[in-house]
Amino acid sequence: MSCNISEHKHKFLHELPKCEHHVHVEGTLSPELLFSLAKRNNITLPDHFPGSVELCNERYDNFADLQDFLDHYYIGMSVLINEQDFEDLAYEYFKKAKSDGLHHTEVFFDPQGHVERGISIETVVNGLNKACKKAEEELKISTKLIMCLLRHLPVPNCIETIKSAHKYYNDGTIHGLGLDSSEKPFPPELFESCYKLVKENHPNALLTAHAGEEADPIFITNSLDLLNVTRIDHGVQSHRDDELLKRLADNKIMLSVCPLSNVKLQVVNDVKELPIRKFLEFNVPFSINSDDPAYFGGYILDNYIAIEDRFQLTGEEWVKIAKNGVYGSFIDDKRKEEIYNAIDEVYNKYKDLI
Ligand code: HPA
Ligand SMILES: [Zn+2]
Repeated sequence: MSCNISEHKHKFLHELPKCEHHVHVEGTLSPELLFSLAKRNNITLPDHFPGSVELCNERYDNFADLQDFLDHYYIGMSVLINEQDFEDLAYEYFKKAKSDGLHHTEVFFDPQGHVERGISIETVVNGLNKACKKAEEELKISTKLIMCLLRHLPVPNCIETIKSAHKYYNDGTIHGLGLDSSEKPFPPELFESCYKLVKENHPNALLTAHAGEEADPIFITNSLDLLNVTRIDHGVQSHRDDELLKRLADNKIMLSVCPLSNVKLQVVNDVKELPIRKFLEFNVPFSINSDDPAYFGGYILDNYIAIEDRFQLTGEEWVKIAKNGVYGSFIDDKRKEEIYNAIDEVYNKYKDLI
């Protein structure tokens, strides 16, 4: 806990009901689980990969940028082989996030990162879905799976991936489409046909895309115009374009912001450089998320605390952020109402103390 935050404010932030919209399940693979799965599955990691938990943690403090992280991340996920591995991975994340005050989460996964290594999409989705069901029953959190396309792979490969996932959109196992991996060399316009294919076949699917993490605000505008997304992942570069900020606010396009990720991948030098005040001033809805918590030094609560530590938000501002996260979630009105009420309850408990 940061020394700048009072004990009551810390407790308030801990208990504040949270919705997470930007977490890659492969990015929840802790070094401990990584090495234990490597052993269980007889996987030999390449020589240049850090050989111990300690060396991994050292490496995670020194990512030069997004690409440097991704080069490591794709090797890390190579230890995931069986359905049980995917279930264990996701369930560990659900338990940890629940203990941080999470009520709802929308989880990204990268099927191509596994299919490329000979693991079937069935293995991946069945394992993740088992963890989702168990989390809903045992932890009482709501969950949605969002399949991401790897933008560094050829479009025909992305189209094949979508076709192989049709059945999971149809039976309600997969709820949305996202776009991740190396941003700058692979602009959103390359993926128009992919988003069109999902929209035509699954009109109710949530469409989102990473945009404006490292690249210019035009990547955000083009994601909205050409991919028809209704949410933007990261989107922090939008602060450079006031017209875009107005558009995001007017259309209630939520940004899924990931503060500790932005520091670890050197998008900013410090959380205090993030345009949080500008987003609040322009009424741009945003949620606060962990991205790849096992790699970036913090789960959802750590990200909330990092923002509080740098910006000292009021209780009302926190309630607004939490409620915007509920509003922007891919859940029905009844579930939204439950979480809104839970937020009010926590606020009423702490409002005279924070
Ligand atoms: O922050 C990210 N950006 C792009 N791709 C990713 N894949 C995992 N995390 C990220
Ligand atoms: Zn991400």
